[in-house]
Amino acid sequence: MNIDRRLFQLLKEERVPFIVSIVAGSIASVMLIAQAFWLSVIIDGAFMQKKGLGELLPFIGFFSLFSAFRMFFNWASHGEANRGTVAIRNKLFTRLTGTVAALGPVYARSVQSGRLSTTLLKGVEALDAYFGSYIPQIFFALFTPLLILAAVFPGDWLSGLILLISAPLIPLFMILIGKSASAMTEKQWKTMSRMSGHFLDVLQGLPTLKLFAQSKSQRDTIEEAGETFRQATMRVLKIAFLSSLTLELVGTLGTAIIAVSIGLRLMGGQLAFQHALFVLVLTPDFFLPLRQLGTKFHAGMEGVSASKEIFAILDQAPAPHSVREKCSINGTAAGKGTVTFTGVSCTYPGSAHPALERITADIPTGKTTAIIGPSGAGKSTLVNLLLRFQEPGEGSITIDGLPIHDIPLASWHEGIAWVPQHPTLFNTTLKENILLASPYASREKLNDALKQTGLSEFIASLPEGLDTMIGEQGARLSGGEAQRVALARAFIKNAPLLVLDEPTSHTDPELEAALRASMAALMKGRTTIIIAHRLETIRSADQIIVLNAGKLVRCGTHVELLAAGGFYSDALKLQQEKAA
Ligand SMILES: Nc1ncnc2c1ncn2[C@@H]1O[C@H](COP(=O)(O)OP(=O)(O)OP(=O)(O)O)[C@@H](O)[C@H]1O
Repeated sequence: MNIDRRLFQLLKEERVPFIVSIVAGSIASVMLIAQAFWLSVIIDGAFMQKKGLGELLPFIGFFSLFSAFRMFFNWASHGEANRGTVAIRNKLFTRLTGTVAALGPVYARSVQSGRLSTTLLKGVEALDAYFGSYIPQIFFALFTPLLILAAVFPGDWLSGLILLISAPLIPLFMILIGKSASAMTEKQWKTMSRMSGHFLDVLQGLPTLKLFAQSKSQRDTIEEAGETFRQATMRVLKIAFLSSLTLELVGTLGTAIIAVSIGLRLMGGQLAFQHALFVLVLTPDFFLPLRQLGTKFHAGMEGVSASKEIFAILDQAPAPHSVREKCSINGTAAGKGTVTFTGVSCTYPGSAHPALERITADIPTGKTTAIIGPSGAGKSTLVNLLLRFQEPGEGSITIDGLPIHDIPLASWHEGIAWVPQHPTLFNTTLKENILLASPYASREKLNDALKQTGLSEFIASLPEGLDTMIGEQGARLSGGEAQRVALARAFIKNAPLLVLDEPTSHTDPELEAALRASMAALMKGRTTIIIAHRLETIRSADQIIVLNAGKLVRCGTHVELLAAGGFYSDALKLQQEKAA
């Protein structure tokens, strides 16, 4: 009955609150029978046996007591189910974000961010109804009717028989209707996550789309996606309403048949009034949990559909590396030894060609290595491998002979400061953005970083200084200011290995010179790997790695490469001509 194996595994991990919820709900069902019994006794006493209030008072007391107990156990049952659901939700969210983090930025960039965030947030939330309502209801839909049957049968076997015959009709209809509902809910979920992914893409690319006069066509595409989603939702709702109608019908018909049969037997004197009333009061409650199962089934279905995307992400989690204890204690860290690439190849998932092929090179300690090559040569891929955002398909990367993958990822990253071309900035204050890597850095360290990157004057000109909110992706900063923030982060981190992607986008010579001066100060005394674009940077590097179409073409100093001729000297000549 639609219990996904892996969802059930999650349930098992958090079983205690759910067991408590089911036990409390079952006690509430027993209280329901006691409540019905005392209600029938009170009404029978008052109207058939004409008892006075004094005589009825103890029965009213029992009735009130069981009503209060029932309310309490129902409340406890819901509370515990919610507690279990929140625990599962937190666990799943942590696992998902952990997996996405382990898969790294290369994975995050390869999927639609809107779709990913829908799965991370809405998908996990959609499981609430599955765990909090649907799963406990499966148990109540079995237990409560059986309990009522056991209470009804001894005094009125005919009503018991009618209930017994009509009850299986509800699950039967549910299974029949549920089969098509499950396919439709899945389609509805997929349409929604595709739509949110597309919507976010359009929002992020709005300036580009406007510039290319494509905003109208994108609006049409969104409208189309919205219409598909509306239709899918309407189909799911239609099925849900049809299912509710059928279940109501079976419940109402069952209750009506029992009422008629009881009425006839009451008139014939074959049934005591009190027992007849007891059965009549209980009959709607016999069908209620079954009908509720039908309703909750549809709410839970969305969670099951969402879980498929959730598990698809979790399944991609990279296998944990066997981390040798000695590595973390022998002090090996990024930048504190020579990094050696040996026969490293790397192919992106879904790509037919390797982005890097059999790369063998050394990155010496304390020196600057420039990586150059045309667009698509594999420069970023090489850096991604070093940053361990990606795994090499073949070959090995070692530091002083030790595979870097044997070093705990967090320790490896601790030794690296990374300044990408387009730094990620968060919608918080300038100060928090700069102190990202070292939130408790001293005031002197911060001031020094601001001075080294030329941010001091800029910050002094802001009314709120370091507490200025910079907007999403640093929307309130210029490209140059954003790069200075990224450099300031690296100054504060003070890591032994520096990885830089030289900015290409600045034509302002003054700004360029200032940024280069900051970079030079940052590179001093550190092992530096720089994806270099400017002649000056390339020329001053201790070693230059030339990549082309994923292959290492040459490796050496500027003078050596010039003397060797070929790609490097051709490219250099071209740049010099351009500059002239
Ligand atoms: N996530 C990805 N999925 C599939 N292929 C990719 C991915 N990222 C890069 N590639 C491919 O790998 C190859 C190397 O890309 P890479 O980004 O490393 O080049 P690059 O030298 O840094 O280029 P650029 O200077 O333009 O940034 C290219 O052919 C590119 O199309």
